[in-house]
Amino acid sequence: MTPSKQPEIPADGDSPNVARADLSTPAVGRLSLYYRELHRLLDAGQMSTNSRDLAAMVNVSAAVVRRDLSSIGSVGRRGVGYDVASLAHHIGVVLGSGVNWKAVMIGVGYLGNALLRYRGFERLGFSLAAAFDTDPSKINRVVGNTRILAMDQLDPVLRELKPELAILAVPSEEAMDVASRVVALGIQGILNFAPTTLRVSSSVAVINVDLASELQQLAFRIQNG
Ligand SMILES: NC(=O)c1ccc[n+]([C@@H]2O[C@H](COP(=O)([O-])OP(=O)(O)OC[C@H]3O[C@@H](n4cnc5c(N)ncnc54)[C@H](O)[C@@H]3O)[C@@H](O)[C@H]2O)c1
Repeated sequence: MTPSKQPEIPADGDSPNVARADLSTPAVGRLSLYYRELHRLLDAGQMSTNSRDLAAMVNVSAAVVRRDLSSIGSVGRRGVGYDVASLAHHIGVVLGSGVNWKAVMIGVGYLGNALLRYRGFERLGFSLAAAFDTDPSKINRVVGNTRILAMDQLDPVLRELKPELAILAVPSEEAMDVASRVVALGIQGILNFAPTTLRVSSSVAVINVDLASELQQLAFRIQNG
């Protein structure tokens, strides 16, 4: 372990000393990566780390790590660094992973199937409470641990389960209708895989995932050195 140049004083307590709305989207993304790497360290039995090693794990500078962590009130101790468990816990609280989030999946084709089988969501506090599809041949099948229900069950099931999040993996031409329906049923956040722009109330958080666009950006970077 290498001491960092700045004093690193461990944060105490579970209440992140941060105005969460002030965190930029890239900073939230980096916190999520630190969180993932800290859990990897915990699994490997490592108890402490420092900003330089964390920086190398997520490919940013140590100064960025220190700035990100101090912005949530976590400061490491010179020569000691950060306690891995308490830092992971602290970031988890900031990112909302201490809360159990209920999500529903809409559309269980190739992508929905793969996501329902992924076990990594639960660890971060996300449970896939139900899945929905319009294809009658899929109804009542269980994928991962989640049963696929018909879309005409959407209203009663969402009213009962009260999930906060919806993951949309439907064809793009269906996505807007589906989004409007889930928002009307109280969904507060949408992870949208359909390659289309969703127009929903600004009070609903929408994150678009577009791997094709990421590939395009990757190609651009390679092409432009
Ligand atoms: N973001 C990404 O990186 C990425 C990658 C792959 C696919 N996609 C997109 O994700 C979506 C799903 O892709 P896929 O390959 O799984 O497609 P797919 O055709 O295999 O699956 C779509 C599923 O949605 C269901 N469906 C259709 N209309 C519906 C509706 N109104 N309500 C509920 N279910 C409905 C279908 O029955 C089907 O099971 C597409 O929009 C695709 O373009 C995005």
